[in-house]
This record gives sequence, structure tokens and C-alpha cells, in this order.
Amino acid sequence: MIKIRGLTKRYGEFEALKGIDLDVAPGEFLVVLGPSGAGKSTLLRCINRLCEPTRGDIHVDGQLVTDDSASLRKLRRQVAMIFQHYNVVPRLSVQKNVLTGRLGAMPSLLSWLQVFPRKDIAIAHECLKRVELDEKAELRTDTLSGGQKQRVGIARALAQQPKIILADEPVASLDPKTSRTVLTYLQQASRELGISVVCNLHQIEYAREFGERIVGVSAGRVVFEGGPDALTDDVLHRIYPGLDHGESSSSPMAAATAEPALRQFALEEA
Ligand SMILES: Nc1ncnc2c1ncn2[C@@H]1O[C@H](COP(=O)(O)OP(=O)(O)OP(=O)(O)O)[C@@H](O)[C@H]1O
Repeated sequence: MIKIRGLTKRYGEFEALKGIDLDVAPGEFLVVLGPSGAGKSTLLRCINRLCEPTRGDIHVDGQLVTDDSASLRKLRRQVAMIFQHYNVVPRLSVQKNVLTGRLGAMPSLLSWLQVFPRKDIAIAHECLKRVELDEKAELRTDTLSGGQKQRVGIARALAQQPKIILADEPVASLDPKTSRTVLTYLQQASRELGISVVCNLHQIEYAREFGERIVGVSAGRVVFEGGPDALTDDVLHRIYPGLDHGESSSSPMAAATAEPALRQFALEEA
């Protein structure tokens, strides 16, 4: 479904991606795991052309993606995005937020007027059912919890009826129980609808639990590719260089797993 060859991205003199080769199969749930600054977001942003690759080719569903407008329009219809901070419109209802996922498929006058055909309202309702939020459709989105907002984010992505969902740290702002719930909805949608998911994560235990395949990225390179069982301590050292056995009384794996919690703590302190 996605074929990436020789993907390089430079920001000025700095090379954030250093020749990535990667394939994602139809319906696959792929987790991209790596430390902060490894290049995970840049990789997703290059796939959906939010940022322009410096070198390399990306094929989506057999078509080479280029920067011409027809190619980009097609890409935007096929690829949906889920963000760490949900990117919902707080004052809009839950249903309206989900309906924004339909805008790209609607005639431009209707989308400009934000008049949604009955068919699109039915699709939004169906997507809300998938994440068990249909009863909250009429509520303002800012009345929801973080986990519920991310479920709205998933429903909005599904409403787009995409072939691919790119999820950039979708649970980084959520507690562990809510994170599992959110990832489970995403996993179910991928399985039942055959959508390929590329999901950036920091948390090793979620990568193991939800990833059918895991790609480890470190300093802009793919340093590991394999199933969850192959994610050994040695592999974790490759993905998280500098992680040393003496750093923690527990295993390196636990130390790496703790990283997002530490980051969250730092944020709360800030
Ligand atoms: N617009 C930009 N301009 C300059 N440098 C950038 C830009 N975006 C990202 N970078 C740099 O590229 C590197 C990779 O960043 P990226 O956000 O892709 O990493 P990441 O693995 O997603 O990290 P995190 O998990 O913290 O989001 C980092 O060193 C970052 O500072």
C-alpha cells in the first residue's frame, strides 16, 4: 500500500531522514518506534506531503506521489491523519468534527457552505458508532475527555474512508488505560475495514501489544524491522542508543518505556 525508497529529508544542513526504505502492506498495523528527534513525525509528514522530501520516491497504492495538484488531491483522499493533540475544533459538535472528514469528498460549493448531504451524516454516525461515541454526537467537543477527543479524531479519520491512516503519537497525551482503549479502536478499525495504519509511538509496551510489525527508527535511519517478539533488549539498544544497563534498576526496556512518562512530567512541571 505504501512503498518508500531512498527517502531523505533535510532541514537546511540537518538531515532528519537518511535514506529510508519501507513497505507497508494493505491492512497492516505498523508501529514506528523511536526516541524523540529520531525522525518519526518527519517520516509521516513526508508520506502525506505535509513536508516535501528532499530525495526519494513514495508510492501510495501503486502510484508515485508527486507535487502536482492532481496527485496531491488523490493522496489527500486516500490518507487520513490522527494527531497527538487531537486537532478537533472545540466549539463544534462531535458530529460536525467528524463530518469535517467528509469535506474532501464533497462538491466544493457544499463543502464551502458546510451543508452536509444525508449520506455523509450517515457515514459520520457510523464512524462514531465504531468508537462508541454516537450518543455524544450532539455535544460540544470541548466537553469531552482527552481520550474521547482522540476517539473523535479516529472517527473523523474513518469518515474520510481512507486506505491509510497515519497516527502521530496518538496516545502521547493520554493515561495508560485510555491509551489502550484508543489504540484498540484504531486496531479494530484497521482490521475490520482493511485500512493500513502507520502509528508513531514512544511506548514499547504498546508497540508490542498493537504492532503487527514494528519499525525502529534512530537518528533518521531504520535500525530494526520485525515482529513484536523480535523486539529484544539488544534491538532496543539499537533503537535507543545510549540506553545503558546501569541507567536503571530495571531493564533497558523499562527505562525506555518510562521516557514518555518523564516527558509528560517535564511538561506538567513547565
Ligand atoms: N521544520 C523543521 N525545521 C528544522 N528541523 C526540524 C524541523 N522539523 C523537525 N526537525 C528536526 O528533525 C529531527 C526529527 O524531528 P521529528 O519531529 O521528525 O522527530 P520525532 O522522532 O517525531 O520526535 P518526537 O517524538 O519528539 O516528535 C529533529 O532533530 C527535529 O529537531
